[in-house]
Order: sequence, then C-alpha cells, then structure tokens
Amino acid sequence: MITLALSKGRIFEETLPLLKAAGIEVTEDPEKSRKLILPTNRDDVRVVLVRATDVPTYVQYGGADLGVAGKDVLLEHGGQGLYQPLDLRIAKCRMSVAVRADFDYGAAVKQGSRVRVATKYTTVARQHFADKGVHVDLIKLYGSMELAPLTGLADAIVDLVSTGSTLKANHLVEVEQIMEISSRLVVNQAALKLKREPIRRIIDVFESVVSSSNPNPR
Ligand SMILES: Nc1ncnc2c1ncn2[C@@H]1O[C@H](COP(=O)(O)OP(=O)(O)OP(=O)(O)O)[C@@H](O)[C@H]1O
Ligand SMILES: O=P(O)(O)OC[C@H]1O[C@H](OP(=O)(O)OP(=O)(O)O)[C@H](O)[C@@H]1O
Repeated sequence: MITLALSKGRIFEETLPLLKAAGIEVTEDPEKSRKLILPTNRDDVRVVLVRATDVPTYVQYGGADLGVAGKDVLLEHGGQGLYQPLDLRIAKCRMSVAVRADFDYGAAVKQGSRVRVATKYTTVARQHFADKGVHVDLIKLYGSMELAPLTGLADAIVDLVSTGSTLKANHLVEVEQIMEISSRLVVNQAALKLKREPIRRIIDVFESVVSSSNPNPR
C-alpha cells in the first residue's frame, strides 16, 4: 500500500492531474465526504487528508509514504527525514512583507527602529530580517495575518501573496518579496527504500508531467 498525504483545497485540486497521469484517480470528493482516508481506483494507493502544515510531519514519521507540501510549510518544518525529489510547480505564490499603506516601512528600517512583525512563518521571517540587518520583534500567528497591522498588533506581516487581492481588500501594501513559493513532492526516506519501485514510478510520471507542462524551471 502506498499512502499519499494531501491537504484539502488547492493542493488536492492541483495534485489530481498529476495523479491521473500516473493512473491514480481519487474516487471520493473530499469536499463532500467526511472521510479522512480516501480510496482510489487502485487497491494499492490511498490518500490521507491532513492539514497543510501537518503534511511534512506525516511523511517524516511514516504516517504517509509521500506527500505534497508548500515550500513555506517545508521551510518552517525544517525538512528532517524528508526526501524532496521534485518541485511540482503547483500552488504558486510568493512570501512577502506587507504593511499598512500609511506606514513608512523604509523610514522605520532606515532609522533602525524595531519593527513588530506578525507571521505564521517565523523561521523564514527571522532569517529574512537577520540577513537584512533589520531589528524585529516577531509575533507568531496561525492565520488572518492581515488583521495584525489593522488592529495595531504589528507594524508589518510576512504572508503569502498571490493575486494581491487579500492585501488590497485590507488596505495593505507589499513592501518586500522574500521568495517565490510552490509545492514539492516529499517522500519518507525509509519508504523510498522499502517501496522503491512504485514510489519511483510515481516520481517519474510526476516529473515528466511537470517538465512538459512548464519547460522553464523556476
Ligand atoms: N493564495 C495562494 N495562492 C497560491 N498558493 C497558495 C496561496 N495560499 C497558500 N498557497 C500555497 O498552498 C499551500 C496550502 O495552502 P492552504 O490554504 O490549503 O493551507 P493553509 O490554510 O495555509 O494551511 P493550514 O490549513 O495548515 O493552516 C500553502 O502552504 C502555500 O504553499
Ligand atoms: O494574494 P491573494 O490571491 O489574495 O492570496 C493571498 C491569500 O491566500 C492565502 O490565504 P488562503 O489560503 O486563506 O487564501 P484563499 O482565500 O486563496 O484560500 C494567504 O494567507 C493570503 O491570505
């Protein structure tokens, strides 16, 4: 049995075409079913639904053999025990610093004042500001980061941006782009040895779909 960990929503939706190319079709709709283990058309493959941030943990400890996780999530997790063979180039966005439109971020940085930054991505944020020599106080949040500058909880946020419409709707502006984000295939290192052939087949098919759909790697 091969167990694949996915999160509901964009990662699930964007992984489906890759699975289809590998001859794997999930036979239940996660938006309609309450099941956390979804069967597929193949007796030897199943999908487990977990929170996006839990995908690396499931794969690390062998709760799943494979998974799909965003680079944001993998950097925060640390990647221990995970083989990361492939950038799937799905769920693309960027990680950015944003502030209220009336906050002068450039001046705050120039003056060397401490900037209060709210984020779910404390590891990446800490590294980013350390590299720039900006003094920050980090405030860990688990969601709705956009609210932090609006309520006075923080001066800035580090969050994911795609179309920019969430920032715009909350009168925030992007002042720095930290990195491009996409999702990767992650594999349990022991499973790769014990179930080498079926896992290798999945990696190979995914790789050929990814390189044919976008020949210009990021
Ligand atoms: N607006 C977006 N556009 C494109 N990709 C995104 C966007 N937001 C997040 N992502 C990517 O998709 C992944 C999954 O996001 P999703 O919204 O499903 O989970 P989440 O709500 O961030 O996680 P959790 O449920 O664990 O809090 C993220 O880790 C990120 O890599
Ligand atoms: O620049 P945008 O296109 O507005 O996307 C950015 C938003 O997407 C993510 O949240 P979430 O996963 O909740 O967004 P969703 O509404 O796309 O699901 C992220 O945390 C931002 O809030």
